[in-house]
Amino acid sequence: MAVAAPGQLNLYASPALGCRTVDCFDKLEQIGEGTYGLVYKARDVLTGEIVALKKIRTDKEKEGFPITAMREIKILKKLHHQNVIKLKEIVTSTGPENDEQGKPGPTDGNKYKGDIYMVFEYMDHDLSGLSKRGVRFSVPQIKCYMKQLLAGLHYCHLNEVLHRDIKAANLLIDNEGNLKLADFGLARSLSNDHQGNLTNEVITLWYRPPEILLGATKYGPAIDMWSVGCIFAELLQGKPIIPGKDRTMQLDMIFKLCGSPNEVNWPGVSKLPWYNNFKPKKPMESCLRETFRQYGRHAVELLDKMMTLDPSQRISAKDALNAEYFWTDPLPCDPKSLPKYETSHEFKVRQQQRKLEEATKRQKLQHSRVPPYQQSRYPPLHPGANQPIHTSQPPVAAVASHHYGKSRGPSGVPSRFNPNRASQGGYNSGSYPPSPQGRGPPYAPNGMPGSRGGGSNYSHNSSSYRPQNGPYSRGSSSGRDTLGNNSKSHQQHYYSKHYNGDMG
Ligand SMILES: Nc1ncnc2c1ncn2[C@@H]1O[C@H](COP(=O)(O)OP(=O)(O)OP(=O)(O)O)[C@@H](O)[C@H]1O
Repeated sequence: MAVAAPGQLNLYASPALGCRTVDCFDKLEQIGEGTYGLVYKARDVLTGEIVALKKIRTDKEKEGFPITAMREIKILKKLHHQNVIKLKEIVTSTGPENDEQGKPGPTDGNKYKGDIYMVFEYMDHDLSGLSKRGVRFSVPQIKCYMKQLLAGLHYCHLNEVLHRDIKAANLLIDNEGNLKLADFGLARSLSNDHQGNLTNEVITLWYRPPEILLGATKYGPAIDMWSVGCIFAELLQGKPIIPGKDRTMQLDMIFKLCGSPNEVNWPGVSKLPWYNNFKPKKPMESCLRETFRQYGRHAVELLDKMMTLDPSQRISAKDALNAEYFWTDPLPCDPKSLPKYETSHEFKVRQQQRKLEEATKRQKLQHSRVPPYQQSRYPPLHPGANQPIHTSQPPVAAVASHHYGKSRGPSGVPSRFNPNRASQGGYNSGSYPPSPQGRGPPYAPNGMPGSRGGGSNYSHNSSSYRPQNGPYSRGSSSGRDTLGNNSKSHQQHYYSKHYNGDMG
């Protein structure tokens, strides 16, 4: 039976969309637990190909197929890029499946509702899983991953798609060193919605930009770039940098790091719905440059541009790709030179951590009366953990030998990122498309806000970003904030993904 050609859904060829059943796959193990349900590693019984199966939960849906799943499928159908996860096909379950406990699956009266699965290319890790294993990356490796993340995101933005949930767990990595953007469940295509409000309930808390935290419902690609800044800083520091517990704490931490917003550094901020509730009592200066000084001038400059409070002044993905950081030594390494790690999905790492904690508790209980010198002989909890496998390279190499992505001209000057180059995206326009929302006047009432990026920012973003004077239509959502990746408050995320009101 034919399978989808690379980059294509098998919508028209046999098997057609939804034609094959999940029986065509052997489920090997669970690798993820998301809002929709579960993600499995599986093998195509016909081809032997390893894939990821993401089960779309329909049992909790009152109105049938979840709108967010529909949106994810629709968006992924139009995105074809080496740094965006490939949706290969959709399959259904043939009969009532047993649930995870082996009990018969959900039914709706006499009407059986089957499950629907999205079939993705399989990736060995997610970035969160790798970091939780304690993997640290060298500068060339960080540059390599960041370039891929920015290339994938630039492609999305060029196609008027906002991801709206960039976080470490949604960045998938394979053992060839490729990084792909995944989980488009919160993504939004702007082409059909030129002027409308967008939901404010987006982006996992730790990666959420200040404009969203302050209640903005008109926003653009800059929201994703804030999250990219958080990822960049996380890669440098080896841990999430703004791990707030709720909206108040998140904003507080942002202001302490990036300075407090005011009408001078962010024209219009005071008109955002929740500005008065959350504005700091006393002005704060940014200490971002100081905090990250050790990573070098170019890294700090780029990070500062990504983590600019005013979204209209925040750097775009395209301009970030042209930043000095990527074009000065040490250069990004070749993805293929990246070490291969033992499979690390956030879910699996958490599962292993839970097991270890339980074992430790059991051990403590069993040996609570053993003299202390005996207890100290217990082996370490993580023997050999966090080490890459099948590689002679250490996880943190000093300087990579490859000069990936650098095509030198006759003068030896590296060619900068060129969005027209097929290898960097396959799209055919170098200029950033105007956002459907961005055709009006700029946000700042007194004209264009000052640009730190030298005119390199999203013009359409600044245009589309308008102050919100409306009521707190959704109320303060601090109680629904997710606690980042670690403790998933699925309630809130589920709400976000399944919110089906006027704003999307
Ligand atoms: N194609 C894939 N290959 C390998 N692992 C994957 C793949 N897709 C998803 N996963 C794993 O499953 C996890 C959850 O997947 P995903 O984020 O797409 O689901 P979700 O229901 O939207 O989750 P969430 O509610 O956390 O946003 C990922 O963090 C990743 O570890």
